[in-house]
Amino acid sequence: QALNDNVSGGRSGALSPPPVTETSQKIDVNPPKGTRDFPPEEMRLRSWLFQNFREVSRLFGFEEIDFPVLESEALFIRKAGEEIRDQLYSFEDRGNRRVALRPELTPSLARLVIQKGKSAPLPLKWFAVGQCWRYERMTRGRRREHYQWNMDIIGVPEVTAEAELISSIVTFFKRLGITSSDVGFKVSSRKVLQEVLRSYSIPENLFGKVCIIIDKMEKIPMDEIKSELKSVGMSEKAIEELLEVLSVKSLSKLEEILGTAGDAIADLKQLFSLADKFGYSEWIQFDASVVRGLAYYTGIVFEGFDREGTLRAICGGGRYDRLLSTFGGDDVPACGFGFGDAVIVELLKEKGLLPELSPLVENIVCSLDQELQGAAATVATILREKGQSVDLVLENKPLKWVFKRAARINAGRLILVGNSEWQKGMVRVKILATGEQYEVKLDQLE
Ligand SMILES: OCc1cccc(Br)n1
Repeated sequence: QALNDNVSGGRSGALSPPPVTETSQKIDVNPPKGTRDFPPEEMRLRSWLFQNFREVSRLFGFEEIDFPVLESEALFIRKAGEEIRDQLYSFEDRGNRRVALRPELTPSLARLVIQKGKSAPLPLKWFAVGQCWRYERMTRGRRREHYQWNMDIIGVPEVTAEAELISSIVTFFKRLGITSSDVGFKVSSRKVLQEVLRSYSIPENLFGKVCIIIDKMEKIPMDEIKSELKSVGMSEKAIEELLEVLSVKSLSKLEEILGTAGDAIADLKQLFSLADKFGYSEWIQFDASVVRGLAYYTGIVFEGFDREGTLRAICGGGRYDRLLSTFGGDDVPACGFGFGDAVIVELLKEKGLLPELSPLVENIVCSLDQELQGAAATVATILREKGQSVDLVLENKPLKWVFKRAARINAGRLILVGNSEWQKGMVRVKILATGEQYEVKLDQLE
């Protein structure tokens, strides 16, 4: 109960309870716009999803990390015109600091890697599951928060790192019963863009901006894309060639256009070869139009999509070799992905793959009269110390009520503490699935 410092009477230091109004104005019991509550049923699904995130991370030898949901705003201020910047949930705190609710996890990870420095020997394989925020005008009724699973490999320049990350997501999909007929990964490399821009001597510092504009293809009309590209200084010819390259869907065609000199082709060829070795070739396809909407990607980028094309991207990631150095850290190669908790649930619903998750408690314990309430507590404690879950009935309730509650919480056994049994140091056990019941000595209850 927060101490109320604007007390009636006005004497400093004297505290009196806040005046109780006659008719309290009912508060809005819904969560803030764009956010969700997780009552038990929804929480069981979320916990199941997160348990799968964590199990796959464990299978791949990743260590879990976490950081504050509140970060310095400076971590997310990039000048490439990203949507994530426009929707930053930021404010000035009481210490006049500019802070923000994180819109993604990667900058926090980069901050932590730099902070740890040599005390965290490379390579690092870290994962996190955390809530991310954006302040979006509710016109589109979209969410303002979601939970993201992130896996990142820090300190590995080779494409084996990206191949490993995609393998972890394939493993996750397979665990949930999702197949390569349901989803796929569009894979490309920002080095493709870079090589085209270089051939038109577009300055490097415009690279991020161009990527963000390209990422808006399919979301805004093509002539707007072209005018935005013109506004950052690209010629008509450069724009035409860039858009032609971005329409390429095969590596061999791309090789014809770019030649074999640059890294883009080599990286992508290596990735597809590794995909074969990992056993997920049928899950990935080259698609030059994939750039992703974050400015800091520098190499391979990928995104998971549903083949029916009804949903937004399921997940996405890529290489970001420059991010740490832009925060003043050493030049450390890095790659990672983000996997949101919302689109995947829509996909599972569509595929009929949502799990049946009912509440489960092994025992419900109740006393049959008031003076045995203490005895019931003793029985509950004995069972709990044996590692058994117990719902202890905390009030004197009729048996009909107890049976109803037992069914609702899906209890396995009903333990009845009654006078005649208790006098003999016994309790009555009823197996609720079969109806079988028996008396048992307390010290033999298990
Ligand atoms: O995927 C972008 C994003 C970031 C924060 C919150 C939400 Br909802 N969505």
